[in-house]
Amino acid sequence: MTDAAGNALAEKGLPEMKGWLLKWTNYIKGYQRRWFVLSKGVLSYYRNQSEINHTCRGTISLHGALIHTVDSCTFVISNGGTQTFHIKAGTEVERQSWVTALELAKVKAIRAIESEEEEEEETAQVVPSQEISSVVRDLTERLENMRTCYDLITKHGAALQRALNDLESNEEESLASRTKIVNERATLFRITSNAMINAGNDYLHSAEAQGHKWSKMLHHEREQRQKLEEIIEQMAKQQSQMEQAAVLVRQNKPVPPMVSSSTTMSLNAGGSSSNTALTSDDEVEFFDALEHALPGDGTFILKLNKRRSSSEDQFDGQTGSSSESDEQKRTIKTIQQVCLVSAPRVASGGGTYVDDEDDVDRAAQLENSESRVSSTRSNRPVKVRRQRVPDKPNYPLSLWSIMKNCIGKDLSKIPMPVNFNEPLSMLQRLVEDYEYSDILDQAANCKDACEQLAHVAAFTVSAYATTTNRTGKPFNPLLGETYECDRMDDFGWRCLAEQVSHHPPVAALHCESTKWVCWQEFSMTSKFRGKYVQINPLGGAYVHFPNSGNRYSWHKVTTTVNNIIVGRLWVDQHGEMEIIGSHASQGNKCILNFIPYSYFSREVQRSVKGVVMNQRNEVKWVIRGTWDAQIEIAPVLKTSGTPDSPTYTTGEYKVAWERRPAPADSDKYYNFTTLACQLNEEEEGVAPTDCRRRPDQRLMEQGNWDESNNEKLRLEEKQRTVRRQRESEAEHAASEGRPYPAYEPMWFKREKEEDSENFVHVYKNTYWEAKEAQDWSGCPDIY
Ligand SMILES: CC(C)CCC[C@@H](C)[C@H]1CC[C@H]2[C@@H]3CC=C4C[C@@H](O)CC[C@]4(C)[C@H]3CC[C@]12C
Repeated sequence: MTDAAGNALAEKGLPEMKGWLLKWTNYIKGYQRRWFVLSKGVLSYYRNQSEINHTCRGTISLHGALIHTVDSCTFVISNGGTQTFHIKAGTEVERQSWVTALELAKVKAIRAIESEEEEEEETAQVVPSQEISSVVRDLTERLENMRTCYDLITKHGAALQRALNDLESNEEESLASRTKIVNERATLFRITSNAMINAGNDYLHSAEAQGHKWSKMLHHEREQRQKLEEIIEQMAKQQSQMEQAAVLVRQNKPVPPMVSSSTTMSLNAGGSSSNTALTSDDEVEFFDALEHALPGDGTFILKLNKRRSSSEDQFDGQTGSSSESDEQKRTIKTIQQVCLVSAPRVASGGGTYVDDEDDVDRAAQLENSESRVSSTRSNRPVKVRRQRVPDKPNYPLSLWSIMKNCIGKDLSKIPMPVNFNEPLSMLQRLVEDYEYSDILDQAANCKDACEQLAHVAAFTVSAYATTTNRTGKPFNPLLGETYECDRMDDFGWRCLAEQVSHHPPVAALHCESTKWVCWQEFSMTSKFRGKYVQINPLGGAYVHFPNSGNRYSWHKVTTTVNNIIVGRLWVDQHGEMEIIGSHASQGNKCILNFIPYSYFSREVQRSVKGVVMNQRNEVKWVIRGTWDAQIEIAPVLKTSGTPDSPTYTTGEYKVAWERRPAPADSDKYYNFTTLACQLNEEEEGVAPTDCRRRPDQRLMEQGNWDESNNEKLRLEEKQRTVRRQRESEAEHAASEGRPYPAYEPMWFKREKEEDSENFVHVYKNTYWEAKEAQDWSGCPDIY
């Protein structure tokens, strides 16, 4: 937040507070005493008071912060993703007064920012204030002149009146002198009247001139804006033509097979995903390497940037504002290592993979998605589900026309009609991550933890398959909205999701099967940059295998939606994903790189490459493929070469994930998979907050977009009213020093993760029992 905005917030009466508190640093240093300052809607801390003016050690903006009390003296504040402070106060009273002040600051910060946004919109069309004041001054002066004239006219008018009366009645003076007085006064009256007319004309002229000037300026500005819009559109069109031309050029010159089977990988895990893009340097190196080193037998090069262990920096990747983590970042060593991975044609037979008897036959699975249904899953009969949703109606509307006034904004702040939606809520969309849950079933059977991790990697990649041609925007869930998806009968898992926070919007999800449990927290930031929207997902995803006790966590990569202005919308996935083992699989990790789409690269597009490493940082498995089609994995059989430039010889690659073909005609219904079609199918007995009951979404699915748009506005307004109510209650309570209970989700509870200072929403394990009993007491009324 800028200083100016900060000051504006301070003026709006934000609470201020400072004092010593204990802040958790890490397991070596434990709690450390820090000087905390709450000011201008931001909580900052320093080593001591003398640092205040120069060295801030970390900050959290209260707008969108989550505040939680842990025990009588401890509380945690986080911004929902990148920053978490674990804080201990001296006494319970002290803790409460901090929590109260922070809650109050949060409410005010949200309100201040919202009203700023409104003001911004209002003032956007207004002229510079200096000009206005000079115009106003000028007009006031002229008005003042008119008033003076009026006073004089009244005065002279009265005098003339008196003189006229005297003309008739006053016999004392001669008629001649009386007439003279009348004449004199009449002249004065005429003069002042003339002056009045002149002043009036002056006023009119200058008002007219100003009005003319303003309308000319307005016209000019409008023209300018239109021109800029045209230029942007033109540029977008040219770029898309160039891109198409580039593709053609590539097709005219067929790429030699040796080159196409070779790939470069840049695993520069610098923390932020933006630096994973292939630079021209990378490409130069790539072609050099080809000439000098490649035997041309399915060999590929990995470029690894070796650095400190990833678990240490897991949570400071995007902090930016904390100088403590900046210090740490500087210590990252980036030693580059070029490794050759070669796959001999002869199968190695070195794997430890065990096939499970009740695993589904892959080939059959591909032919018919229905054959995924396995009778051994549960003793319940398999439910008959619908195979498709109604076709998407064709009501054309230009996306650019809606979005062009919102460049730079967060996607969630752009009011969009349902015309650009798909008939699913984000909660349902997240459940599609489990479309290829059979990979997890296989992973659960792996005896070797590194091999298991390679399968988990294939699973995380499979979640992106649906994004290839799905460009509809899922509905933003309302606070308290839930979604249950019970696929025990056919896929062997059931899942519950809930929108657990509104500021920032966070969804929590829990999915259980007999062999694994998955959970995730999902939130995102997004920026609309004109030609494209970039989406940065926040929150962790986890899988736990109860049999082995192995657990893995990862973060999602960046999604970009391109061609907002012109052409077909298309989605790209890019960035680095680290899958980190914990508990029984502590120390193992997998690094996956989603390589950004490039029209000027000769490589396979949408490719994903990675390696699995064991506790000793030895590369054990290699992963390759694309996120829209398939992932192959191979074990490393032999490591040779020098430590700085090792060569890994791999065994045969096996397919760990292959995408199922899209159902016929799915292009008519939002490019949904069969699973996607079934997500919003009406079902008896689900919670009253379940997305399936959301009226706007249902209307949209049925093609009644006008009614759906109306309902959407109504629901959003209803949610806003409830939120305002809560905010004013919180404020009231805070001003009286009373604690005000934070919003509590229905089916999840925020808890500290074991072995970390992170907080996650943990499933309370009460949903399915409540469903059994049809006891929905406590569910909010959100529709
Ligand atoms: C209409 C335009 C302007 C915007 C449309 C944006 C849509 C296509 C974007 C917005 C948020 C995106 C989602 C963000 C996060 C995830 C989780 C991941 O595990 C699978 C992909 C998935 C589910 C993305 C799919 C594409 C997505 C739904």
